[in-house]
Amino acid sequence: MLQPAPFPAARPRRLRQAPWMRAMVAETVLTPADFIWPCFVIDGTDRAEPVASMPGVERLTVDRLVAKAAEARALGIPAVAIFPYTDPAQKTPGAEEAWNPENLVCRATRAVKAEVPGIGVMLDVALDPYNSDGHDGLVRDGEVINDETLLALERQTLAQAEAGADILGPSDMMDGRVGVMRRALEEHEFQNVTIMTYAAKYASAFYGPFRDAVGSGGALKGDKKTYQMDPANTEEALREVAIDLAEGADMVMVKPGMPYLDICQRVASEFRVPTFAYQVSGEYAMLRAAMQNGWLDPRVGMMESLMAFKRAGCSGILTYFALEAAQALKSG
Ligand SMILES: NCC(=O)CCC(=O)O
Ligand SMILES: [Mg+2]
Repeated sequence: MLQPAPFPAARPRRLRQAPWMRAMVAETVLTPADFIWPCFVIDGTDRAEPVASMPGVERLTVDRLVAKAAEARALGIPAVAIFPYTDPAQKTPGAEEAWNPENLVCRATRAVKAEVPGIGVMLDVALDPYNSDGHDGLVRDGEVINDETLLALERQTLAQAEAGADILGPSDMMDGRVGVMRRALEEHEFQNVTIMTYAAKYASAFYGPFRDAVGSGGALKGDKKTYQMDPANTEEALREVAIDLAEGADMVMVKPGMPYLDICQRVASEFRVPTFAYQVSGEYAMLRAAMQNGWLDPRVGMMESLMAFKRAGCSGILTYFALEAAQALKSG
C-alpha cells in the first residue's frame, strides 16, 4: 500500500468536512436493492400477531403479507423470504407438511407471485418448521440422519418451485443438499429457480427469537451442533461454500451476520460470487432492545449495522429492518 504523506500534507479530515464531500468519497453505498425482507406468515385472514421477542415484527396472514410485499416492492426491495408459523398439530416426525402444496408458504408464495409482480420470493428448504423434533433434518434414534433427509428436502424443493418460489434457500446444513436440489430442479424444468445456499450457517444462540416467531423453539430437542457449524471455524466455512458452489448454488449466505463479518469478508473476497448475510433475529432483537431503551439511536444504529455488511463485501442482507431501512433511505 502507498505510504500516506505526513502531516500536514495529509489531513484526512479534509475529506470529512461536509456532507457533500463525505458523500462524494463514500466507498460503500446502501440501497433498498440490498435488502431481502424475511417475513412470517400465519393462517387466517386480515390478522397480525406481534412476535414478543422481536418488537416491530409481526406474523401476518397471507392477505396482509401480500399488502406488505407490495409496500416492499414500492420501496425498491427486490425480494421477500417467507417463513411459516406452523400449527404444532401439523408437525410430524416425517415433516410431511414440508411438501404439502397447500402448506402456508406455498399458498403465500402463490398469492405474492400473483398479486405483486416484480418481487422475488425466497423460501427456506429445511424441515424444522414441520418436524415435531424441531430439527432441520429427520431424526432417528436421536440422530439427525443426512441421506434420508435429502429425499425429504428434494420433495420440499419441488413443491416450493411448483408454487412459484424464485429463490430456494437450503438452510438445513445437510451434506449434499444443494446437489440434490439442483438435479431435481433441472429434471423438472425449473432451470431458472435460483439457489441461495445457507452455506456457512453457524450453530448460534442468535436464532432464539426466530424460533419464537415460527413456534419451533419449544419443539427442539437438543441442539443443532451436529449439522450447523462451530463458531470457532473459518476454514471450514470456506470449504462449505466451495462445496455448495460446486453442487450448483448461485448465491451463498453467511449466517448469522454481524458476529460473523469476518466470514462474510473472507467468503466475498475469496469466491467473488453474490454473497449475502443474514442479520438474524437475535441481532435484530439486541439492536431493537437497545433502541427501545434509548441506548442506541434507532436510525443511525440500524443503518450502520446494515452498511457494515456492504463494507465487508456482501451483495445484500436478509434483515428484519428491511422495510424501515428502505423507508429511511427513501426519506433521505
Ligand atoms: N432459516 C432461517 C432462520 O433460521 C432465521 C434465523 C433468525 O433470524 O434467527
Ligand atoms: Mg454444507
